[in-house]
Formats: sequence, structure tokens, C-alpha cells
Amino acid sequence: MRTKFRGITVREGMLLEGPLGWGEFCPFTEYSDAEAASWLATAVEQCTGGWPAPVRDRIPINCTVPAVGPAKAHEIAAGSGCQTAKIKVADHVDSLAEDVARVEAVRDALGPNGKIRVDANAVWDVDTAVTHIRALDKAAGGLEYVEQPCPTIEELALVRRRVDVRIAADESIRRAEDPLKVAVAGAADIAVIKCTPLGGVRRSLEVAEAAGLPCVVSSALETSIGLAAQVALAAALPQLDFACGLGTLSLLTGDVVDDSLVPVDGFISVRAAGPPVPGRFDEADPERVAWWQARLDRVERFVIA
Ligand SMILES: O=C(O)CCC(=O)C1=CC=C[C@@H](O)[C@@H]1C(=O)O
Ligand SMILES: [Mg+2]
Repeated sequence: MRTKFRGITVREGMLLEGPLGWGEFCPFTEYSDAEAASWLATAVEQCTGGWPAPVRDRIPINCTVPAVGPAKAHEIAAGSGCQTAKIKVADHVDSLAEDVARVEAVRDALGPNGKIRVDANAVWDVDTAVTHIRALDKAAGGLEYVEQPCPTIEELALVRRRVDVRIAADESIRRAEDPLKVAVAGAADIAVIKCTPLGGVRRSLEVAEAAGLPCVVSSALETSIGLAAQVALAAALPQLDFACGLGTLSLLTGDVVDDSLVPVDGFISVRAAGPPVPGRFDEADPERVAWWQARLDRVERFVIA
């Protein structure tokens, strides 16, 4: 990673080859085998099953601004070519002043017509969420939405009643016991859908339909191989009203393909990625390779069982 993001500085994963090409298996290292099973289903769909036909040929993209200082945040947003920015906030206790400065810097970089959304990754309680959302909304001159301000659906519903900013559900969907059954309508205005953890493009289309809300497709920090599945999902959704969080290759120091799925002028064109360049990760630590192979063996058995 170029900058620490969701607490990690190294992104690990595995590429699997099947009859249709390559798939990416990249559950975060702390996830259990049970939680990793749907990530494997996504990789298997990609390299064996293929995806539904696209209904659009390019996807509007938001730039992603980690919890960095205002000067760096300005540079990221200004250099991204995107009209929408998603800003990480609340990454530590007492972050409000830094969050406000980051949001102000991004507004300055995007100009008055840019759209700004923030993501708190479920760390606030209801009262903190209300106070911080109001302050950040003011700093932004209007937020497009706030993603997962609190941990539970009930808390999202309470916050939603008390602020004028739209609420998006992310962890509430992708980490739910059954993402097909989670009742987010009423607690949120927007559903963040990530096909990598949800078990593939087809299943994500079902989750999106079940959520009954406008959707934003967002990445799980994949290489271009895994991002291609997310792009396929964004391309196949019947309706796409918001920019998607798929511009995350810029958070990584490298990619496994040469022709990376990066946004140009704020859009990613819908296409496959790959193949991986042989030898790109020859330097991978043998201990980590063995760890991933053992994980794959366990998760595979978990899926079959
Ligand atoms: O949505 C984006 O702009 C980028 C993706 C992103 O923010 C995330 C990717 C992976 C893990 C998550 O913590 C995080 C998110 O919460 O949305
Ligand atoms: Mg999120």
C-alpha cells in the first residue's frame, strides 16, 4: 500500500487460474475461513463461470482519500480526474478537527460542483455520529452521503432520522450473516455493494435487488484482476446513479497486470483485465505463500462441506 488504509500497509491475496482465465482470492488476513468462503466463490465465478452481460460501457468513479493530512488530500483529489471523492474519517479518537481539515481541502480541490462523501467505518455511536456528520456536512458545503456511521442497522436508522445527510450501508450488508436478508431500507438511503466479499457478480446483483436501494459498487482493494469483477458488477446493475469506489489501484504500490483498470477522466471503461505478468511477484515471501496455500486448502474444504 502507498498509505496505511483500514489499518493495513501490505495487501495480500492469491490469483487462481481456471478455464475462463484468472480470479482473485483476497480476503483480509484477519478474516475467518467461514467469512473467506464467499471471497473464494467470487474468484471461482470469475475463472470458471463468467459474468452477466454489461448494460453500460463505462463506470463513473470516486477517488478515495485515506486519512491523510489536508495537503496530501488536496493533491489526491486534484490529481484524480474524478468529480466525486470519498474521504476516510474517524480513523482515531478525537479525529474531528483533522477530518474537517481534510474535507475542506478536498472541497477546495474539487471546486463547488464536486461531490464529497465520507466513510466512518462503523466507529461512531449515535450522538457522536450526529455531531460529526453535521460538522463534516458544513465543512464540505454539503455531503453527498455518509457511509456506515455506526455499527448496527438500528443505529443507522436513528442517525438517519436526525441528520439531513443521506446514509449509506456498507459493513451492515457485506458482513451480515445473510446479506440477502438484511433489511437496510429504512435505515439507509444507499447500499454499498462489494462483489469480492459477497460471493460474486451474480450473487451481488441479487443482494442489490434485495436491498431495494440505489447502489454504489466499491472495491475491497483488489489488483486489476479482482477489480474486473467489481467493474463487471457495476456494468451489469440495472440502475447506477452514483460514482463507484473502484479507483483504488492508486492506493497500491503495484499491480499484477500491465493494462491496469485505472480511471481516466473519472471513468473506468468496462473490460476484462489481465493476464497477470509472469514473475511480477517473484519476491513474495515463501512463508506467506505457504500461509495462503494452506488458507486456500482450508477455505476450499469449507466451501465444499
Ligand atoms: O469505496 C472506496 O472509495 C474505496 C474502497 C474502500 O473504501 C474500502 C475498501 C476496502 C475495505 C474498506 O475498509 C473500505 C470501505 O469501508 O469502504
Ligand atoms: Mg465503507
